[in-house]
Amino acid sequence: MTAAFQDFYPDEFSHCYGCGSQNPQGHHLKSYWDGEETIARFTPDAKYSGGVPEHVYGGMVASLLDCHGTASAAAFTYRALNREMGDGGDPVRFVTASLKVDFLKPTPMGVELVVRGKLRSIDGRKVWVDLSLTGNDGICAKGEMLAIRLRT
Ligand SMILES: CCCCCCCC(=O)SCCNC(=O)CCNC(=O)[C@H](O)C(C)(C)COP(=O)(O)OP(=O)(O)OC[C@H]1O[C@@H](n2cnc3c(N)ncnc32)[C@H](O)[C@@H]1OP(=O)(O)O
Repeated sequence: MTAAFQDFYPDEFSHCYGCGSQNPQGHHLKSYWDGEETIARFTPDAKYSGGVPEHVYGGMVASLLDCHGTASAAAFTYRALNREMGDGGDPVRFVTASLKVDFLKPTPMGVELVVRGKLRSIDGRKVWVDLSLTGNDGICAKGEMLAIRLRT
């Protein structure tokens, strides 16, 4: 089975509530390549409801974009450097500096959500990623992220 980007995070940096393997209560989001883009799939539990039980709350939507965005920034950077994740070199790690979310329509509960990331640009330690989250009836939210590579 293909490893997810987050599977290569060192354990000491894997406590993120959204995507850290070392956080037992977390969501354990997993991100992968899909051609030139990145993809993650996630079905929120019913407790993450918004104003009505049929919709996902906005914080969850932002959280999925957040974690998929930073993982994607790392993946895009590895690829730009002609490196493989887990190659034994300095780990490439990113945090979110800025995340803008546009909520286009309610995100449906009870279906698998698909999060996509597309590289906009890389400028030194700064990586801009365009994000989208799709439910069963089109795009529910779009995101724009600026991720910053941590100094090693
Ligand atoms: C490893 C796995 C982690 C999983 C992460 C999951 C996703 C997350 O939730 S991350 C948690 C939320 N994010 C954070 O807590 C980050 C908090 N912020 C910070 O730590 C710092 O501000 C940090 C690291 C982003 C930048 O600090 P620092 O490394 O000193 O860089 P700094 O020199 O200030 O900025 C670098 C560049 O980015 C730009 N920049 C920084 N922040 C912003 C911003 N909010 N908007 C626009 N530009 C910005 C700076 O202007 C600078 O640009 P330039 O190089 O052109 O001058």
